Amino acid sequence: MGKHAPKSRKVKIQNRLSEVHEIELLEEWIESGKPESGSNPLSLEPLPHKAPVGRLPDGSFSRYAGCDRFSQLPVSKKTKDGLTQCKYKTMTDIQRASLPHSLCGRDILGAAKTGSGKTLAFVIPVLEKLYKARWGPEDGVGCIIMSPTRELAGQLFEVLKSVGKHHGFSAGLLIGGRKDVDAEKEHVNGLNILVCTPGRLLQHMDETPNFDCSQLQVQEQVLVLDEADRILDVGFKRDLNAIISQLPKHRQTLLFSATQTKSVQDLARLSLKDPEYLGVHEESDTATPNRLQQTAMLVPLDKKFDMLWSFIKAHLNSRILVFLSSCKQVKFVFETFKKLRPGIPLKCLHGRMKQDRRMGIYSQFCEQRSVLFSTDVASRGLDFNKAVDWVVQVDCPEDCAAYIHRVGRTARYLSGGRSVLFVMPSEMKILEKLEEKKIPLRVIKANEKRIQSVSDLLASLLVKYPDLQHLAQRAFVTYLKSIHKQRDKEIFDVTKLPIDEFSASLGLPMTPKIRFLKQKLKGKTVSEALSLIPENTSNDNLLEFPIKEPEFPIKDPDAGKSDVEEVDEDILLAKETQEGGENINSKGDDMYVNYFSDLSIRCVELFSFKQDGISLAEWICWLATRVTKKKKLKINVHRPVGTRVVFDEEGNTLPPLARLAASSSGADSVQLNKEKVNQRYAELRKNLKVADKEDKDLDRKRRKEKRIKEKMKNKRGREEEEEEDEELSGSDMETPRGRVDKKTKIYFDSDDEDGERRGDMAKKEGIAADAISLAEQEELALKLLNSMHS
Ligand SMILES: Nc1ncnc2c1ncn2[C@@H]1O[C@H](COP(=O)(O)OP(=O)(O)OP(=O)(O)O)[C@@H](O)[C@H]1O
Repeated sequence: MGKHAPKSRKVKIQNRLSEVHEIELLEEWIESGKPESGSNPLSLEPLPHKAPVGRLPDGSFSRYAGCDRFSQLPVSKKTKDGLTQCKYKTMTDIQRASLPHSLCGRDILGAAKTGSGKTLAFVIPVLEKLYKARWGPEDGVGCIIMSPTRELAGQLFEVLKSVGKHHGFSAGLLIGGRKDVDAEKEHVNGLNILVCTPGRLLQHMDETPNFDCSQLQVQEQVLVLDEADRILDVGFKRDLNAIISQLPKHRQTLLFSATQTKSVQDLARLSLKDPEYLGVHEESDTATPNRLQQTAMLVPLDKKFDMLWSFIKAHLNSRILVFLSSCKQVKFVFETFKKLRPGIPLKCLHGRMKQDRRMGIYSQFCEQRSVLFSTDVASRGLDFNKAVDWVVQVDCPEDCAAYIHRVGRTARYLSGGRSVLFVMPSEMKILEKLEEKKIPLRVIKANEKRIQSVSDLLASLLVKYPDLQHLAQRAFVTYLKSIHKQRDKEIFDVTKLPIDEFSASLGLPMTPKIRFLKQKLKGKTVSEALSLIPENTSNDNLLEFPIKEPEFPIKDPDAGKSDVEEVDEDILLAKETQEGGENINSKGDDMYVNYFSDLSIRCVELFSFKQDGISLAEWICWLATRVTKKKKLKINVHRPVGTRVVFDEEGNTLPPLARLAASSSGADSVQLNKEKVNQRYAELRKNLKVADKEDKDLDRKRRKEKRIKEKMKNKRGREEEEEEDEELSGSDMETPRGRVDKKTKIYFDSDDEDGERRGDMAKKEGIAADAISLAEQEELALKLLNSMHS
């Protein structure tokens, strides 16, 4: 870590001897004053500042458990020099409580409020452990420090570099999003301390030749998880399990977070040995820093941007960190507000930005007053130079832990800070939950007179910049999706949101379609589905779903009957309806057709209501197919265009040649001129062929266009959904690896493709019925021509 000038051999030997001597002394000192297992050194009186430190004249050692200065700890001169140069003198509570235990080599579960100095509480024991083990470059990896986000890993790395600058260890920052992974692979084996995100570490474990962390076992070195509860969370489960399986069980493990896990299962996964649980602020009245003033304001969804805009305009001399729920929300607010020029620099930070830019924005925000719009990527661990004045939570955090971490970006160490949470009427439950967690919130009312509306300005921006309109649509959908995906349904209920008003507040002229909500409606009963629709929502606001050919088998009462039978059935139904008969089907048709057009036309493929023993979906599908069948019946495939249908005495249709036959068999019939007939039919055949070719070409073109359109639509839908999922899931944190690749798809664009495959494709695209009926028609037309000819 530190850079040293070349030294003579003699100096080197002298240094080594004094190091060996210092290490022996430190080990004796540590051993002599070990705090009792399970005790909290915070309860001990601090040593007087002027009391002698280290080996005392009587051969004993000074007490280090309970001391409150770094200089009183049994740590190396190199570490002490680093701390002094960084101006760290007095320990914070978590440092006082944990360092005496961790320096003895014990496993630690440390929990303390945000901004209370947890980083030094693990950086110091890491440096000391390697120093006492006389770890050198040839020894490989001696310590792994893991963080859930790249920015936080970068920040930890900086602290490690500055405090450890007098040590000779090599340390490396291994985080995703950096292009130089190959260069990293060449050097990673020579590193002693790895500061990393789980994904990148696992990548090296999988891909880098000879990358081996098994040395950790030889001398029981250190594994650190910062923001441990987040790393142990489901999002990182797979990566972490894979990493742990490659690490030896014998090691020192240090876990720190402001919201610590106590789950026995989690701790078992990490094989902790009798860990010291040090929750230093557990007895405190509040779970958040005392110097933090926290407020909450009731803001309806459609007024959020007005409120945010007004807030920014009222605090132009502050450094404001604004949390929104998705990357698209962040982008939208950033891009539009930037164009509206509020009078303060604006910045944005989210997981889909390039890593270099992310780092750049982070440091710029540390330097100057500005507004930073961010997703939860900035919610944990980041220490913005202790100078964030306001944390504004525009979108509700997913739980109390997320709230604590977000507001913890201000009021760090000894500084003060303020926060405001926008709460929607449907989210009021969060206030109760926060109160239960000892979070003191004052609910305040905004001064209506000072609220400036921004929706009209947004609407005109959207007209001027079409790209922004698309962004607004995406922001709209991803926001609703984020609410829909939240686990705590007591707080988050997408159906209670004023969707149209929200869309208008983004400046959108029309409410976009929300595909993902289909899932929510699936399998609901009529009343359940209706209860999902907000009371103040008009029919036009209901979610629109296109009517498709049903994909599941339909219980059609007519199944298996031929076309002729269908005609009969159809006529029967029509007759009975006309006569006002008591036919259940016809009544049912009326009832459901009304229902269909009134309310649920959009849901034909979604609902599976059980009504009168048959599901409504089945009914609706059955109706839909009947309509299609009726349409098909209008085309009598046996009859050439322009001929009349002739019925016999019993009302049955006669084949086209029957009339000729009948007339020719009559006694006083006129003998037909065979040549003329042949000529006539040749002409007809020719015309038919031309018409047939034109039809085929037209049909082929139409099918091709339909296929392309469908493909584009599907592709766009998939991309958008993937994008939304990425934005919402762990992508803001380090992207968990092992995600399934997009499936390779085979498209058959050419009309010359093999028929079977084309048939398959056509079926998938819902045009099977058309394709088959056309083939049938062609075949029948040819048969007819042939029979006429003969
Ligand atoms: N003993 C100390 N003396 C002075 N400043 C300190 C001390 N310990 C930590 N700090 C400063 O306090 C700030 C917060 O420290 P740190 O980032 O370690 O907090 P944290 O508890 O890890 O916060 P979070 O829970 O948000 O990750 C940093 O700016 C750090 O430099």
